Amino acid sequence: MITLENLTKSFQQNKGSVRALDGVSLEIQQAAVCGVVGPAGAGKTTLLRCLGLLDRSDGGSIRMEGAELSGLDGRDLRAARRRIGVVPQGDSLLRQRTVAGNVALPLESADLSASQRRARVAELLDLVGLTDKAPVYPDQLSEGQRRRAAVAQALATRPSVLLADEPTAELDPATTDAVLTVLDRARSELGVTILVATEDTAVVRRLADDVVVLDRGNVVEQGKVLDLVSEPGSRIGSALFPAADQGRSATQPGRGHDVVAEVVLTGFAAVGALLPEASSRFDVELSILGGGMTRLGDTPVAKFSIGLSGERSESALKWMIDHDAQVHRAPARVDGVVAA
Ligand SMILES: Nc1ncnc2c1ncn2[C@@H]1O[C@H](COP(=O)(O)OP(=O)(O)OP(=O)(O)O)[C@@H](O)[C@H]1O
Repeated sequence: MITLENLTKSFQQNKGSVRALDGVSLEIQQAAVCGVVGPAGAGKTTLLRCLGLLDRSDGGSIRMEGAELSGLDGRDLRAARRRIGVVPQGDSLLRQRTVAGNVALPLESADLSASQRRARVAELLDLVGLTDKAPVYPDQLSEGQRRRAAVAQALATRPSVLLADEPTAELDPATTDAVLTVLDRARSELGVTILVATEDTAVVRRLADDVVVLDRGNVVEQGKVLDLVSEPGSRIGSALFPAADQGRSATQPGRGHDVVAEVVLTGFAAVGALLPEASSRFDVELSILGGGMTRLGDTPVAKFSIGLSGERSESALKWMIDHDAQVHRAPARVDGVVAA
């Protein structure tokens, strides 16, 4: 587990001091993927650089499996850095080295024989699907292949944590998918804990168990992605469901509906069957007023605004809640007007 407590970091700029991290506290479980999201300048890169022990924080604590890492120096710092792989933003491979040579780079100071080193590089190239590119130079690779090679390099020392800074920035969807597949494999096959800084909600949707939203150096939201999607007012929850948001006006009670609510359904069975079953079981008319479906990792999730009409509408809603639907009622209606 990684625990950050009250991490602070400021930079001096011409216009004065900028607080890039303003007391960031987080907990990330072993082998989880945590998306670090937020607008440009929010502090994502600074957070990853401090956690990767590439920059020193001004204050606060970084603990990994109980051991304090902030404030380390010399040999201890170098040893701690080997436990944390970093995929920096943009191009990080050396042009004059082959792909295999780049992946082997972090192993040069490791206590490994030449054959152990070759075996490690081969294993990592296999993991990222670049075995046939071992003798090739970075300029001969596509952008997506270069990013995957950078992931292999970051995993060379068998770190328990991998930090990836905007690994899919400016990639097309198919290439993004290939890079995310590699990160997912690193988590599932190597048990690596991953923090991925991104402005791309597709990365969170596809990969993240947890998410942290940063804004001007502050954590403004954090939690499990599956919990945040059903939390009213969650910024990341809304960002993951653009379709549901477009239907938001439809969550206001409309004429002819006895009950209007926003319902979040998780899992194949719920998404496929819960609404029609509630409707038939309680003999209520159920209209979908807005919303949409998405996939979070392998889990289908739907967020719908629904209107229910019929005497047993309240019972139908209660039954949905009893069957693990997350339900948020629209404000009560007063003479056809939404109450404040
Ligand atoms: N080396 C530095 N020197 C001065 N200011 C810096 C430095 N690094 C970051 N900052 C400032 O710290 C703040 C946070 O920057 P950071 O790069 O961590 O944000 P970010 O969320 O990663 O944004 P981006 O997506 O643009 O990289 C910004 O105001 C930035 O200008």
